Amino acid sequence: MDQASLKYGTRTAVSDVSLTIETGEVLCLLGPSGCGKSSLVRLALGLTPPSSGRVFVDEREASANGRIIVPPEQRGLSVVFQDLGLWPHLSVEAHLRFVLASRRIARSEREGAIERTLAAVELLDRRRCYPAELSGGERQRLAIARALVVRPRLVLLDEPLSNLDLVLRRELIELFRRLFAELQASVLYITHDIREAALLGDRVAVMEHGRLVATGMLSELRSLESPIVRELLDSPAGDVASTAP
Ligand SMILES: Nc1ncnc2c1ncn2[C@@H]1O[C@H](COP(=O)(O)OP(=O)(O)OP(=O)(O)O)[C@@H](O)[C@H]1O
Repeated sequence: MDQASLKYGTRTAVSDVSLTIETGEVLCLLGPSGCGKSSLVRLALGLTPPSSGRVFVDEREASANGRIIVPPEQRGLSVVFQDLGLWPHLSVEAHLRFVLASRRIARSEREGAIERTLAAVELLDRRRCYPAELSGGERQRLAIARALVVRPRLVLLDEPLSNLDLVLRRELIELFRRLFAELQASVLYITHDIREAALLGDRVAVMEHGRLVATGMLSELRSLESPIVRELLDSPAGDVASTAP
């Protein structure tokens, strides 16, 4: 993303952001509510074009200056939104089958991909269940399975744990750590929780009022004087952090 900005009318949600996610890295985007994190996700996905600036996918210009060049379905990206967006009328395995078919993955490869992905998120024995029959953690695992089954180049997770209780968050953070380590893909993980960023991110980018104010390893950010970075770093260390090895 190169000098990308996004305005809603006169309100600037993303302001002049330049950011690159390296292959295989987990980049955590951290910032307070309303700072523009979800808007940045919309830009990356191609749901909305930047008002100015450019967005690249695999070094190819994907949108620029108010124009979408590569539509969302051709970007090779997957997303998990906070509200998951599961389909109530589809079983667990049907969720995966549906996205594989819509991405035109060969029929011969589909069942193997479903099997492998459900095994990775420990949902094999729930494959015939519908979302209403799943626990909160299982629903979350289905959402991540649906995102991963198509082997995306980049997975975007927009505050995936923010509605969950502490025990479930701990469990899922462990699962995410394992999945991210096995993934060939890059990950953009959006959160307003520094503890999640510390546990999951190879690198952290901090956003405030639509701007990127710092990018680097968490240890590097600790030496910065930026008030918002200080505020995030000084937020009370919660129990989630105690799951760190
Ligand atoms: N469709 C919209 N129309 C007008 N303003 C919007 C729209 N979507 C977001 N905004 C505004 O843009 C700014 C950034 O919003 P955004 O949702 O990207 O922030 P966020 O960091 O993801 O917030 P949160 O953590 O609360 O989800 C906010 O001031 C918000 O009110």
